[in-house]
Amino acid sequence: MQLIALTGGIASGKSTVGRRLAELGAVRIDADELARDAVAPGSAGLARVAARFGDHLIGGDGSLDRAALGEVVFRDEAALADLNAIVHPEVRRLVQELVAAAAERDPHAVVVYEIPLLVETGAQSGGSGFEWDTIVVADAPAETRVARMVALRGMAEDEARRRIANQASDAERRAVADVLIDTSGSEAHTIAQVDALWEGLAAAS
Ligand SMILES: CC(C)(COP(=O)(O)OP(=O)(O)OC[C@H]1O[C@@H](n2cnc3c(N)ncnc32)[C@H](O)[C@@H]1O)[C@@H](O)C(=O)NCCC(=O)NCCS
Ligand SMILES: Nc1ncnc2c1ncn2[C@@H]1O[C@H](COP(=O)(O)OP(=O)(O)OP(=O)(O)O)[C@@H](O)[C@H]1O
Repeated sequence: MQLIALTGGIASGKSTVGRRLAELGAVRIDADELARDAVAPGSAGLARVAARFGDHLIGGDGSLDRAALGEVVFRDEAALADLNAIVHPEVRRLVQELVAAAAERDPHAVVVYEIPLLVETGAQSGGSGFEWDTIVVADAPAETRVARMVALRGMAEDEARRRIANQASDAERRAVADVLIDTSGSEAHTIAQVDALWEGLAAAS
């Protein structure tokens, strides 16, 4: 098995890179998706979020109002730390299960773990219990990412900037990169770099 970490700042294009790698044959695991599973309706995680942040964040259908919680935590460091302490252990447990299952299904699998907070959680250097064969960083300037969040996701500009402020810097991510994908241009330019990366990975296995 080859274990690839894929990281990048918010709206850098990680998912675009991850989805292309999956099309080419990788097993893709998405930390954002696992973080949503950790607070699914009826879960112990969601009960802990409600106990810490209030029942008003749970809708009539039992699901979490993610936008409202985001508004709270990205402007309050202590609140974000509390949320991370609820969600991250469950994400770690789930990813360990999924990686083990992928390795069992196919010992030659290329597993890509898409993890926005690789640097922030110290996971770049084995803090997660994983040894990465390759760390891939999707890299686009913060201003480009703010513009994408506003234009493509309808996010308010100040909310977009708060999210970026709660993440590692571009320089910190670049410092851990084995492979840098420039995601500031066209999507076709991003995809072409991913295809070249995949050829290199296939040659290495
Ligand atoms: C605050 C929440 C509810 C907002 O939900 P929302 O649907 O608006 O955003 P989503 O989860 O899709 O995340 C989008 C992006 O925000 C950034 N982000 C999310 N959580 C964090 C965080 N704790 N710290 C810094 N950036 C974060 C990442 O770039 C992520 O890709 C949600 O992000 C959350 O539960 N975060 C805590 C868990 C976490 O750390 N998730 C990230 C991967 S483990
Ligand atoms: N060159 C490019 N590479 C990747 N995505 C691009 C590019 N140009 C524009 N985009 C757009 O930017 C957005 C990036 O979103 P994507 O979900 O891939 O990023 P992400 O890093 O996974 O975001 P998040 O951190 O919020 O999960 C998409 O809407 C994508 O279509």
